[in-house]
Amino acid sequence: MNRYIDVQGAEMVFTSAKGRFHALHDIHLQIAKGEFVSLIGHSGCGKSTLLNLIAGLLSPTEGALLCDNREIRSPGPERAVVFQNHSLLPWLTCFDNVYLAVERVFGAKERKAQLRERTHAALQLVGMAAATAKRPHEISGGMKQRVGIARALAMEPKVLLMDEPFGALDALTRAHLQDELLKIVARTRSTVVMVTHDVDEAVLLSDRIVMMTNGPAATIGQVLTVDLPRPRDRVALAEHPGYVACRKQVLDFLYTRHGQPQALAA
Ligand SMILES: Nc1ncnc2c1ncn2[C@@H]1O[C@H](COP(=O)(O)OP(=O)(O)OP(=O)(O)O)[C@@H](O)[C@H]1O
Repeated sequence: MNRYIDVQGAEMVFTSAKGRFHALHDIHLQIAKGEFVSLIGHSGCGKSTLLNLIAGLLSPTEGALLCDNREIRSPGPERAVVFQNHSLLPWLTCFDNVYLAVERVFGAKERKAQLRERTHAALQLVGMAAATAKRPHEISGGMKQRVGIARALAMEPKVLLMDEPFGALDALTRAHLQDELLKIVARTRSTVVMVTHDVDEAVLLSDRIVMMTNGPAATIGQVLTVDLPRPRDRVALAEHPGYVACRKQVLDFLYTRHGQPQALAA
């Protein structure tokens, strides 16, 4: 397998006024170009920490992380992040929110007309062409999240990093955006790493599901390959024996073998 993203023995120890906290231990993970990988585990196990290490927003205490054979030392436009709460700038229109990111990445070598074209194309890709002139407070949560995804995609990142991108949305909007994401990723062939709590979301979208043990010193407990044909259709899959089997394996890992930590279960 090619090692497009290569996490080599990463450890993460946070040091704060309260003391030291060993969040991640001995994380080894290789992700191939074009792969869709989900990180799943109970709350507080370190999923976001691992994603932030790949984003370059955090540096590991030990070990190394590589993207395309280069060490990840800081955030970079080749690794765009989509957060749970869209993080759009409230005073800018949807268009300008995306344009700002496009300008940062391509502004030095492209004309304004090309930058505008890229911005329009990204908004079109997520079905938001009609809302370009609206500000974030004028659109729904699902629409804001789409603009956040458009902003990330417009940067043409090599890797799309998503931290519970649909976590704050109602079930129907969530299902709709998952379907859209499936289509977009099929078109762009992006490499995606997504944090989720949702077992069905993980099985529907992923090529592999990385299951994390509970912390402290959380590590990768099991990696499941989701060998289901694409394109995937949520209704058809619901009764697919392979889908049911994958779902069962993840549920078994999360609730039988690595139950919710006591402090959270109480
Ligand atoms: N900056 C920090 N300083 C100290 N501890 C931290 C810091 N960031 C995260 N932690 C701790 O590291 C552990 C992992 O946190 P992280 O946010 O990665 O978990 P998570 O699996 O993404 O959780 P959730 O699913 O609830 O979002 C938690 O116990 C958290 O309290």
